[in-house]
Amino acid sequence: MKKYIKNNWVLLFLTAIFSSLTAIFAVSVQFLKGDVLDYALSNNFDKTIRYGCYLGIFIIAELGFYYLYDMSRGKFAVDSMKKLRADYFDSLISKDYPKFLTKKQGEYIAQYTNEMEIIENQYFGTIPMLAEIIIKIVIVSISLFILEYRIAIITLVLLTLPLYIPKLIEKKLQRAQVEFVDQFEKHIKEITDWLRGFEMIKNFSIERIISEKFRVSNNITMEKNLRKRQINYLTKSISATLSYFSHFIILVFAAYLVLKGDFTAGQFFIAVGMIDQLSYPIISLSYFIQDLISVKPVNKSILKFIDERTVKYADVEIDKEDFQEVIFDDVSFGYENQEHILKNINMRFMKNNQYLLRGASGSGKTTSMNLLLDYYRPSSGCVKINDIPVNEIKNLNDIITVMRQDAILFEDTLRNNLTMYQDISDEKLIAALFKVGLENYANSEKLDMLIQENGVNLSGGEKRRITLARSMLRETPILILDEPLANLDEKNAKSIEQQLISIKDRTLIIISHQFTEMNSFYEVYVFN
Ligand SMILES: Nc1ncnc2c1ncn2[C@@H]1O[C@H](COP(=O)(O)OP(=O)(O)OP(=O)(O)O)[C@@H](O)[C@H]1O
Repeated sequence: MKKYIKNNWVLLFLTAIFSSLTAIFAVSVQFLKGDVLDYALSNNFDKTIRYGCYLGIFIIAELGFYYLYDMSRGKFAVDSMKKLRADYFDSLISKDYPKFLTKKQGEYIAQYTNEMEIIENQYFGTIPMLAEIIIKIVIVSISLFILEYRIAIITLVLLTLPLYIPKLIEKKLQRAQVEFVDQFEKHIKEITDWLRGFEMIKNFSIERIISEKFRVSNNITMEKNLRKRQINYLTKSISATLSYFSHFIILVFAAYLVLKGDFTAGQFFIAVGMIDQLSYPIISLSYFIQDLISVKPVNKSILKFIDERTVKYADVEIDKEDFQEVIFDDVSFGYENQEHILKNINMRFMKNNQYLLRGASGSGKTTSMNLLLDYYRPSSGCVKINDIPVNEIKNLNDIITVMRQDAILFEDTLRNNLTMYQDISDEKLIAALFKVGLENYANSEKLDMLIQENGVNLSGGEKRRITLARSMLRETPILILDEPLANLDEKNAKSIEQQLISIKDRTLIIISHQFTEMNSFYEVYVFN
C-alpha cells in the first residue's frame, strides 16, 4: 500500500502541516485560557480582555486549520482509493479467462465493495488521522514539559498504557476480520446467484426456501461481523478504562502540586487542558493501531490479487494470414480430479474449411474447444495451431473468435454490441444484420437503439442472431460457434444454416445438433 501513499504524498504532507498548525493553536489556546484565568483572578481587567480576544482569535485559527486538515485528509483517502480501485479493475480485466473463473462474480463484487470500504476506512482514512494525533502528541508533550516536567513524565507513562492492548490481541483481531471478509464474500456470491435465478425462484414458487437460505447466510455473516465488532469494543473499553484511570492519577498529582504551592490555579487549569488534549489522541492512537492491525490481511489479499499477473510463457505470435491448421493430436482431458471426458481425440481443422462437432450432451464438444482456447491443458496429447502448441501462442484471441451458447450483450447501443468498440462502418454492420435475418434492425437509426441489461428488450432468437453477427464481423481465421441455431424458428434456422455454410473465408467450427446439411461440411466429428 506504500505505493498509494507515495502517489499522494503531497496531500499527506499538507495534512501533516495543517494538523501541526491545528495542534500548535490548540496548545496555545490552553495557555491562553490559563492566562485569562490568572489575570481574572488578579483583577487585571485590561489584560483579561486582551487575552480573552487573543483566545477567540486562536480558537478561530485552530478551527480553520482543522477544517483544512479535514479537507486534505478526505482528498488523500479518496485519491488513494481511486488509484487502488483502478489498479484492482485493471488487474481483474487483464486476468485470463481460466484465472477469472477461479472466483465467482459475487466474490469479485464483495472484494470491490466490502473489502475496498474496509481499506478506505481503516487504512487510507486512518493514516492521516494517525499522522495528526502523533503530531498532536509530540506538540502537547513538549508543551507539557515546558509547563511542568514531572506532570509530563507521569502523563506520558500512564497515558501510553492503552497502546499495548491492540498489539496483545493482534492475532484475534486479524482472524475475526478475515473470517468476516470471507463470509461476506460467500454471502454476496449466494445473493448474486439468487438474483440471476430470480425468474426461476418466482416460477418454482421457492421464495420461502430462498428466504430461509438467505436468513441462514445473513445470520452467519452478521455473527462474524458482531464477533469482529465485539473484539474491537472490548479492546476499546479496556483502553478507555486504562486511560480514565491514568487521567485520574495525573489530576490527583496536579492537585498535589497546587497544594504544595508549585502550581498556580491557572497552571493547574492549563495542565488539565493539556492532559485532555493528550488523552483523546492517545486513546485514538490505540484505536487506529487496532484498525491498522486488523486491516492488514485485507490489504494483503487485495494487493495479492492486484499483483498476481497471469504468467503465460507464450512468445510465438501467429499472423492472421499465416494460419494453416489446428491439430488435436491424441488429446485426453478430464476436469480437476475427475474422470477423463476426452480420450485420445484426434481432429484436424484446416484453413477455410467448415467442420461440425456433434454428439451427446456432455460428451465434451465444448470442452475440446476450451482446450483449443488454452483455458485448460490436456492431460496427454497436444492441441496445436500451425504445429505450435496453443499454450505457446501469445495472440490466440486474435486468431479465434468464439460464440457461446449464452448470448452476452452489454447495456449499450446495438452498434457497440456489434462492433465491440472497434471501428466498423455502418454499411458492414447493416450487411451483417441482413445476413442473420435481422432486417428490422438493419438501418442506421436502429443501430443507435439501446440494448438493456442482458438484452431483456430483445427476444432470445434476436439476441442470438446479434451475437452471431458480432462474431462474423470479427474477421479472425477461426470462428467457433456453439449452437448457433438455438432459439431460432425453422425458417430462420434454415436461412442462417445456409449463410454459415457459405462462409468460405475462414475456418468454421460449429457445435450443433440442429444442422441438417451434413454434406456441406468438410468433416463432421462425432463425440461419444
Ligand atoms: N468447468 C468444468 N468443471 C468441471 N466439469 C465440467 C466443467 N465444464 C464442463 N464439465 C463437465 O464436462 C462434461 C463435458 O461438458 P461439455 O460442456 O464439454 O459437453 P458438451 O458436449 O459441449 O455438451 P452440450 O452439448 O450439452 O453443450 C460434462 O459432463 C460437464 O459436466
